[in-house]
Amino acid sequence: MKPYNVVINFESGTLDPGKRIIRKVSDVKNMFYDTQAAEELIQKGDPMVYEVIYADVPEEQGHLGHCTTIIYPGKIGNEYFLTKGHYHEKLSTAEIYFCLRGQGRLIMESTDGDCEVLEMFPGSASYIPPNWSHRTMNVGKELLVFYCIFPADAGHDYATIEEQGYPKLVVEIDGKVTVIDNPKRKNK
Ligand SMILES: O=P(O)(O)OC[C@H]1O[C@](O)(CO)[C@@H](O)[C@@H]1O
Repeated sequence: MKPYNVVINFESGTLDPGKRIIRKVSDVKNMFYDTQAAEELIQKGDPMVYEVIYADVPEEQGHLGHCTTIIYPGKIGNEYFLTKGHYHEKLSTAEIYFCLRGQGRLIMESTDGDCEVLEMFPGSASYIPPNWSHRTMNVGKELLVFYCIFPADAGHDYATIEEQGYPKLVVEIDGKVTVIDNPKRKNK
């Protein structure tokens, strides 16, 4: 493999050349507290929630995977648009999120049950240690764009998050970004 460049547009979040995956409300509806409101939005056209654009890197040990993620502004009920959330299949692998545009929150939970929420803003570089799952929300009125770097063989464990959810939700109350306990959270 020869060295190569990809080009990232900080405003749009495009990464070129790259492979794009899109997530609509129907792809993440069960991640939201108010699944009925999610269903109604699906009936109204199933809008895009976020996109991920991956650079072409072999998913092999020693390589670094990298991508941009673009989360659209929006809410379902009073909960901000979010990503599915996952642990790395290879739990002993870390990740860095570098925010290029917008306002976000990064919720993480460790395999020990600790939960942290970090703010994301242009220039914030969030370090996600090994054994911490991660989900991101757009809490602003514009695109949230961030660049991610991770071991290319880390893998994605979505099932654990689909099963147990997160202990906290990030919602809008009286126009303010607010972190609340998740009433639906199953005790671990
Ligand atoms: O994979 P999810 O939970 O849908 O979240 C998307 C983001 O997370 C990543 O998997 C990296 O952690 C990227 O692919 C993307 O930034």
